[in-house]
Amino acid sequence: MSMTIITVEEPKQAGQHVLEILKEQQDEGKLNGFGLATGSTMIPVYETLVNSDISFEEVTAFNLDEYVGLDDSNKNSYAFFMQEHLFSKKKFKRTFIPNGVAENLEEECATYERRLSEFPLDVQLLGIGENGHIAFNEPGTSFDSVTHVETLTDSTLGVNSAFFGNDEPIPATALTMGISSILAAKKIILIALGERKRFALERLLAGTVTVDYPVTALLGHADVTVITDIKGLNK
Ligand SMILES: N[C@@H]1[C@@H](O)[C@H](O)[C@@H](COP(=O)(O)O)O[C@@H]1O
Repeated sequence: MSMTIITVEEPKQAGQHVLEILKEQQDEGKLNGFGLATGSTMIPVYETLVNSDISFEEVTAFNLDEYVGLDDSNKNSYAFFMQEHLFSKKKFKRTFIPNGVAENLEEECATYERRLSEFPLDVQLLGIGENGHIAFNEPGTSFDSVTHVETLTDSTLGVNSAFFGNDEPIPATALTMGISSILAAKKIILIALGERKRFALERLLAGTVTVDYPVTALLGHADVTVITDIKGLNK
């Protein structure tokens, strides 16, 4: 395991570090497959990428997850989020997001996983849930999991519903890349900003691997960079 921790003074500096890493990867020809995340943490990161000269025209992107039942015209969907914050502003070669309105969700997951193996991820961007989830892999999810349908916990429903507009109820299930699909990425960049992420990040830094905190699966990965603005972390 190799984990690099970058501590930033201001949350907006996180995007600058991501940009530098991506450029380095690209110079070495190692940004063909790029895994993308959603959530409020990623908004300024994508803004930095959009305002830079980096090109994604040769990049195939995969998003981590999507709510079941929301299509790309729904403002609360991750497909809409990606269009709004990145895809409408930077051209990619291909972009994939799990289809939350697929007729057969199991089949959708299997297809997604197959596509991932066709276009292996060089870099995976990751946020973190307050309960230690990564993508939508909730506590208890097997580290061997691949793309699947996940039932969201009350904690996640509570936190994420605050971001839901239009008084729409938050779906109780989501499609998500599994933990093993995430760990297959050659390089992982985890961004944890704000005090509300302290508990989850400290579970990772504590160094004990447990399915109770899915983020601790990263302890088994060879190349993880953590970008955080949280000071005085207990390890
Ligand atoms: N499925 C996403 C996660 O991939 C993301 O890491 C998390 C954090 O979101 P935020 O950046 O808004 O804190 O939100 C959702 O649950």
